[in-house]
Amino acid sequence: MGGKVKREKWSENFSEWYNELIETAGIQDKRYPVKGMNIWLPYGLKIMRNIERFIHSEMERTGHDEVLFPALIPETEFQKEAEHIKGFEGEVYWVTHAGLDPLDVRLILRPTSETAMYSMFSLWIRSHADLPFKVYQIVNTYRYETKHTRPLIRVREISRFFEAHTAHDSYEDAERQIREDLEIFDRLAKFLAIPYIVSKRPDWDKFPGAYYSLGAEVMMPDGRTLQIGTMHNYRQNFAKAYNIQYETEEGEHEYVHQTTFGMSERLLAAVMAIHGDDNGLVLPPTIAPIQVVIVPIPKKDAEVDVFAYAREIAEELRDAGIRVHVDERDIRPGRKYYDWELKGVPVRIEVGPKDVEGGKAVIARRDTLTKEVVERAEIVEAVRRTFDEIMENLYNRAREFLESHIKRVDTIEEAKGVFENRRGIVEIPWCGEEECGLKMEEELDAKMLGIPYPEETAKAPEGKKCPVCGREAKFIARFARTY
Ligand SMILES: Nc1ncnc2c1ncn2[C@@H]1O[C@H](COS(=O)(=O)NC(=O)[C@@H](N)CS)[C@@H](O)[C@H]1O
Ligand SMILES: [Zn+2]
Repeated sequence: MGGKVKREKWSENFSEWYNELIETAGIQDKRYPVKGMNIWLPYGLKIMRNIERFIHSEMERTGHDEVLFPALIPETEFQKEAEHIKGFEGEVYWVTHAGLDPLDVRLILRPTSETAMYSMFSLWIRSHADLPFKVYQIVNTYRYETKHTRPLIRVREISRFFEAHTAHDSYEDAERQIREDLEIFDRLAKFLAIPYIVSKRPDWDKFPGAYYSLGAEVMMPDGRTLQIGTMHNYRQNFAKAYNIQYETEEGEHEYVHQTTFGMSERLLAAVMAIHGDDNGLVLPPTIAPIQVVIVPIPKKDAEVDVFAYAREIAEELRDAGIRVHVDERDIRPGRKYYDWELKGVPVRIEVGPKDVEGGKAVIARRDTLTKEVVERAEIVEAVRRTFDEIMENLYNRAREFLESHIKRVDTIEEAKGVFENRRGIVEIPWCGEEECGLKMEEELDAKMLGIPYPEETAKAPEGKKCPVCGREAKFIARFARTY
């Protein structure tokens, strides 16, 4: 990387730090000749695959079947749900020709797959015995984002778009699914050592076609929030538009209730941003392509063979299921440290002649940059313990940052003060009326994330007043500058 960006200075340099790291850590190459579409490089893709592997295992665990739909959707299908169209008409890419011939029915590249899937749901779902119906896919989707694009965060080809689509026999069972999605998301967040908050979006900002939307937000180093997951309850909106009915046990016909759950490569952006430091990536051991890198430190005219010693340790770690690499390049150890710290390898083991003689090894942690000497004989347990310590430290450090960036206020002035000096999330009383919510967005030049979820936690304390209209505040509303 260029000049080292000190962690504490991230708020001014975060964007520059992030854009440089995408390239220097080997995550993506941004030089592809289509704006907002980047190339996954081997190291970045390995990390993303490790994240996806966890998502696939969660889908397995919760009875979702993986499907794979075409990327092209006929305009006739896209047109069926009015609100959904309205929400996406400015964002879809059109395919209008094939070869030299104009298409009689224009096609869109999927921005998300409701309008691709739901005519098939209508054919597949016939009886209550088919419910709950739960499918998902991880595919590329396309959105003509007009705001500032940014690698992994706001792209026009969302190349690792996770979308789960479910159908249920009742609103209550759809609500159960939303709770299951939140549990899945919580296990994934723990796997990534990332704390988050869930807010119920205001009606003016819910997903097009949804009855309500939940957003999971993380706090980025510059005090802006990033939405890394969404869950939507569609009730019967799409079922009526796509005629998705099932025969009840009493022989009646009912429209299904539906939900969706979406995430993307933003998950990797959050890991990079939240855990990274001025030396580069800091990867949680759960998703690091290389969990341990061993650096042999040979000394001139030393009898012992540090390379053989290093390889033995590597073998033992590999046999214990740990992803390990021995760096035998003929360059200075310091250069090796720099390279692997930049790539966020969580644990480095250094072995010199003295360690061979004494049956020791030095374990260096990437998150705290501290070292400890351990017995060669206990290397597997020592590495596993270090992984646990790193996961706990990364999570606690990030939770402390998130919590210190959530401020409860009573007035617009106080809220403005928060955004002026270090941003973050503001929680402010709200009467629940749209015009007051929109007024506060305008006054604060910030987005309303919504109200805390579940709703029991969203109630305003007794006697609080809406700072816009002065009426009794029903809720606490959250505002933030967002990505
Ligand atoms: N332009 C984008 N670049 C990267 N990730 C994005 C982009 N747009 C949305 N996402 C991610 O994709 C997730 C799902 O997108 S969404 O619009 O909120 N929801 C849907 O599309 C629903 N059909 C659920 S799959 C979001 O939570 C966000 O994390
Ligand atoms: Zn009000």
